[in-house]
Amino acid sequence: MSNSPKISLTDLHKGFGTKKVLQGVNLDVAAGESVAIIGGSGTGKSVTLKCVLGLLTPDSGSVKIDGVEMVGAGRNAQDAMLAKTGMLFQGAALFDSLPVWENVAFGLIEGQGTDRKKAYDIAIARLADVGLGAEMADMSPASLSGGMQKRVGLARAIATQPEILFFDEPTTGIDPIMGDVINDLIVKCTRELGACALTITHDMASARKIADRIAFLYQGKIIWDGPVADVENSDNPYLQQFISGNTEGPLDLDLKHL
Ligand SMILES: Nc1ncnc2c1ncn2[C@@H]1O[C@H](COP(=O)(O)OP(=O)(O)OP(=O)(O)O)[C@@H](O)[C@H]1O
Repeated sequence: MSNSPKISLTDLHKGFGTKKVLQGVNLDVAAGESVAIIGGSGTGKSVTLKCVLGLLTPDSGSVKIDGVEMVGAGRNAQDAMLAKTGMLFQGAALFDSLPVWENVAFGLIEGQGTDRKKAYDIAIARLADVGLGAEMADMSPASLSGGMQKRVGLARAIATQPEILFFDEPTTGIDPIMGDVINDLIVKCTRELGACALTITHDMASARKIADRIAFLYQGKIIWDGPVADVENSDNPYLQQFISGNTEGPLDLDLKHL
């Protein structure tokens, strides 16, 4: 079991009505590895992540976490899986009704039954990890900038010291400089935890910085998968067009045929 990938997706299919979105996704993420799934809008990155998290049920295929099958698994197996994961949501998804520290400590208090005083101290330490001072602790998330909210979301994601981290479009909605700060913090926090990370993004700069490996999702399949350093020299014309942002190329041709 210990040699199993932390995350293993095998021949994952998911459609909605007649629309086939995932058409045989295969991807393994090893312990300590950081993988980014990249792809254009509507290619199924979010659907893939939702299948991994159990928020959507695949039509067929397998999702294994630490070698344990999650598709069709009961509540206990799902809860055990979620207990070892942390997630940074696209819009940070903080509770405005709770102060910053309680957002960070939410999984500790509600999920692990940590007492509030201890959870507060941990929250302050995690806020420090993402460059935020204790003076933020009692503020309302609604009063923070988008970049600050992302930092709080990251502090929450790492609060329970998870083995697996999920990052959903971590740089969406913030300016490029703040995006880079978030990328650096993600790398630092993931390394410090020794966690494995799965990121979905269409931001190549973010993917390059965060990930060891890139998986390119196109027409329902991972059509290229390799180390970040190999992306530039890949001979895959779809990937090349995606990373260069050219409007002309095979991706464009496919669009014209829709
Ligand atoms: N619950 C749903 N019901 C019907 N169709 C859905 C549902 N969820 C996703 N889809 C469709 O699946 C396709 C893939 O969506 P998805 O959100 O995974 O794309 P994405 O790659 O994450 O794109 P983006 O970068 O724009 O967020 C889209 O065509 C979307 O409309």
